[in-house]
Amino acid sequence: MKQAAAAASDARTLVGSSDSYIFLSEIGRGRFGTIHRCYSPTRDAFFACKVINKSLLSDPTDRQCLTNEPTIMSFLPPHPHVIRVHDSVDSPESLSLILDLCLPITLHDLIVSEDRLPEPRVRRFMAQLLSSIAHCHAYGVVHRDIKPENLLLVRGGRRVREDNDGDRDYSYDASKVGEDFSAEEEEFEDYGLKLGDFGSAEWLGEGGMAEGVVGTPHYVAPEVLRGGGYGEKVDLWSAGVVMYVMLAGFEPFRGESVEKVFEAVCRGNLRFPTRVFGGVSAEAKDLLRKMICRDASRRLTAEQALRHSWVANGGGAGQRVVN
Ligand SMILES: Nc1ncnc2c1ncn2[C@@H]1O[C@H](COP(=O)(O)OP(=O)(O)OP(=O)(O)O)[C@@H](O)[C@H]1O
Repeated sequence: MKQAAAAASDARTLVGSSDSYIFLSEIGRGRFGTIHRCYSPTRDAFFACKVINKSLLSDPTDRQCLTNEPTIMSFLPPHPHVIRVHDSVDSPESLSLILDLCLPITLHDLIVSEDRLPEPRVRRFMAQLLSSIAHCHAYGVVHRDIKPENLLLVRGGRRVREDNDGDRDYSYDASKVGEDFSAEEEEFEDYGLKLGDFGSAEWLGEGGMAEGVVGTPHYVAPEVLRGGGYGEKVDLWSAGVVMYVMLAGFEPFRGESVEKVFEAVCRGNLRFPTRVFGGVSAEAKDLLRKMICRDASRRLTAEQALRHSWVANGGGAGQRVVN
């Protein structure tokens, strides 16, 4: 690791509040800035540095997103499936955030490349997503923009060898997602995911309500579109839509224009075409109905969804994997 960083020693260095970081290659671009891979010599570790160019933030909503993201992310205690802000540097021109380094692909890229995902894999991703949402809600934070583009992928969790009797017997440790592997461990065969982009998030506290039409058309909950106050359950609706998209390869509520999509969302008429859902279990469809439920008071909470039999009997963190 150190040689790679030394080779780039003439590269730009960012001095943060707790460390300094050497900029390496660019790994992505958003509307307001760039993401670089960077290296901390003191910690001998790689991070992602998101540099937001303040001159590109023309309207008040964009400026609000800029302040929201670091404030809310720094407030949340670390969680294995939530992108963590390790450091930040604010200047009149830009805001730089030092984040967990993920792979430069999102769940959206994975769904596009694989068309749709097999049910056991969807179950594993949903266990991770629901546990990240439960964590945010436990601290009074509603994300408001859960969608595959905001779910970054990391190398799989690791499988820790549990016995030495020659059997391949492992336990899946979700807390180790994205870390390096030691000789006693083997890489889990799938990706892990991390929830990012807290630009639309809001701190509600206990039982508080949010307002305003925030989110992404295909994923937004009907109560957001109806106007008035809404609570943290909007994230469960969006997570249900993410689950549907992983299984089907398309969104449950569609239309030729944004207005038509909104109308379909408000009708909330959930269908399971046999062509794609014929092979999907009744339990998975039951969970989808309980998450993509128009009546927010009857919709499951993140904790209840984690305890649903489809998630709890096989896909959750701490799951035992036996080959
Ligand atoms: N922590 C990270 N680790 C690795 N790659 C990342 C990380 N954050 C972002 N990226 C990559 O950079 C791309 C751009 O991310 P960024 O958050 O700036 O923009 P965006 O959310 O895609 O767009 P916008 O900010 O315009 O809504 C992502 O699609 C991803 O490929």
